[in-house]
Amino acid sequence: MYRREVAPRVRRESCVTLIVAALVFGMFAISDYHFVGLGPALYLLLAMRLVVVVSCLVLAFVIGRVGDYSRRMWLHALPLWILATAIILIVPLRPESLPTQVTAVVVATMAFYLLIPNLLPVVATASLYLNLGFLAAAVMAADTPAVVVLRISLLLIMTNAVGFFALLRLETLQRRQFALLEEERVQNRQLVEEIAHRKSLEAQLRSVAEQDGLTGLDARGHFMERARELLQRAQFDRSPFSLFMIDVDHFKAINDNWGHGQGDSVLKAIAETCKASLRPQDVIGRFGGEEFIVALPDTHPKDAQMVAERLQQKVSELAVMEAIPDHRLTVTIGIAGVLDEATDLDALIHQADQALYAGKHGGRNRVVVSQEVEGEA
Ligand SMILES: Nc1nc2c(ncn2[C@@H]2O[C@H](COP(=O)(O)OP(=O)(O)OP(=O)(O)O)[C@@H](O)[C@H]2O)c(=O)[nH]1
Repeated sequence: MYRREVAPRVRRESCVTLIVAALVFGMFAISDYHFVGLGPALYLLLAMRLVVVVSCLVLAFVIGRVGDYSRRMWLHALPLWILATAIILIVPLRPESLPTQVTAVVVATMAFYLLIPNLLPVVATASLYLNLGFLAAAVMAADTPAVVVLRISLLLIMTNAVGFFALLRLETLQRRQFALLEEERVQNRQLVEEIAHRKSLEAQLRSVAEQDGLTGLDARGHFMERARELLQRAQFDRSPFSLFMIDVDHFKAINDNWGHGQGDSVLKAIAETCKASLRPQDVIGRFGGEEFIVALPDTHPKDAQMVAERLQQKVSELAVMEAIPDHRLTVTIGIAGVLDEATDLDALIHQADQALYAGKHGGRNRVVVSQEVEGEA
């Protein structure tokens, strides 16, 4: 994962490093001129530098495009080996400049370690090749005394040790940092999932608390909250407000004769009828077993009576009747309306309940308007 994450950065950095290295290597042509003057040796050196610069620039371009270092490590190793070979070749071509060459090898070795990121094995092998090759060239082509070779070797060993451990430490730190970041990412992902899970649980709980499981209508508590708000707004606006209670007649008989499953279907069908025949702004709730309650804002009790009668008619025509033949499905509805600003929801429900009770006693299958509302009229 770490390799995948840093791959684009490695590609970019390797590309830039190579371009800079190629240009710096090319610039040393000035020093060639200073050491060897005009002549075949200079032309040879210039030709070699040109080949190296062009190859490095081409490789920088290729690495920048397709230099995925976890799959094409050799592509990153190749320019280092070309540069190393060129530096080694300068010794036989310019043997008198050995002290300058030593400095160049030390700088190149450090540059390999510090500027080529995340490729410790590649860099270490290329450095080893550069250093051993340089020492061999110093012995064979520059006639260097043994004690000087020993001193150069010690210097190069030290350079390699410093470069190697610096890069090792850098890589370890980067990997640790990446591991911590990854851990944090995983925790954040888990946290996001946990929050989403809790939110969905909360929504489920809210829906369970607010909705009646069988009919999908507002549960009693939620209905009371919404109806209370509507009533307060109506009283504030001095607009009419009605409420009716609907009770299924002889519902026990349906349960007893056709089973509770059938009873449930009847309740669901009545709830659907209510939803379909009332306005969106009306609030419908399931008040108890086979009892429904409806709050009708902006509705005078006389209009509520018409709405209730229409609803009563629709219930009697319900298709569910086919499943319960010989049973006449009817409802009794008690209506209450706002009388004054002091009327509260509980008082309204009590009035509607009394009207409903009167309807039941009067023979059921009827719509009864509360006496208080009738008296007021
Ligand atoms: N299937 C079903 N039955 C329910 C549910 N809640 C309440 N009941 C039943 O509804 C019946 C109501 O019976 P009663 O209160 O005697 O009323 P009724 O038979 O409708 O008679 P009246 O209201 O006087 O016309 C009871 O048998 C309850 O068990 C429910 O969710 N599903």
